[in-house]
Amino acid sequence: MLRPKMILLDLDGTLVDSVPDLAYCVDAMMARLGLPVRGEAAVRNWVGNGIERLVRRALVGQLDGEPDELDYQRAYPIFLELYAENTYGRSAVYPGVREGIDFLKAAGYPLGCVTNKARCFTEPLLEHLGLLDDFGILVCGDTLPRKKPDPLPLLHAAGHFGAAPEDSLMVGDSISDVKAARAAGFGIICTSYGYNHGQDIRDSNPDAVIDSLSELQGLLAPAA
Ligand SMILES: O=C(O)COP(=O)(O)O
Ligand SMILES: [Mg+2]
Repeated sequence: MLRPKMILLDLDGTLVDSVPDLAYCVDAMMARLGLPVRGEAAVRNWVGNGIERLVRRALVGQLDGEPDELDYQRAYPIFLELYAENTYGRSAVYPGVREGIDFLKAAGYPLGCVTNKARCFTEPLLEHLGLLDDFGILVCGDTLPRKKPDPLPLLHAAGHFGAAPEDSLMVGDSISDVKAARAAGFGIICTSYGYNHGQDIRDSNPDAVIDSLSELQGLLAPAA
């Protein structure tokens, strides 16, 4: 049984299936620019490194590579405008999330949410889904100078709770969460159902892989 002092949860692909809104906005942006739409399956593989990267990936039509800078400068404000109006209407909390969070809170764990999504979208999304009040700290993609896979957001949250890295656990869905957790000296548990750029998250060797946050009950002892 793991016995951390505090736990951080990723947002997209861990708590919330946000791709339907993100894909809607990507395709509406592409249509407005007179460019080909990309579809939800493609967008699913492009989420996890913040909205700037998502827009760049949409423009080039693949995970890697850089679009023409002028195209990006035209596209990015359009995406921001669209996502501000379509932040949560099509998104849903994954099954087992409420149960998992309720278990963690009842077990006495301080909780934080660490996401690469910008704060202006993170807060309304969590609020709408009834999750905002569950977290003692929210570290978003634009809170600090560097985002995941850099360890800084995780270490910042650990400092907030006064927890040592070796007493800290990250729960996420992507290789960025695994890399950030390993670099920070945290434990890392991953969801099998999230977004990991089309790769099996097991290939990144997290400490455990779960199919639902409700499974945390079998892995974690009450907080120390
Ligand atoms: O890519 C994003 O915008 C957010 O992704 P994350 O919540 O999984 O960090
Ligand atoms: Mg994620």
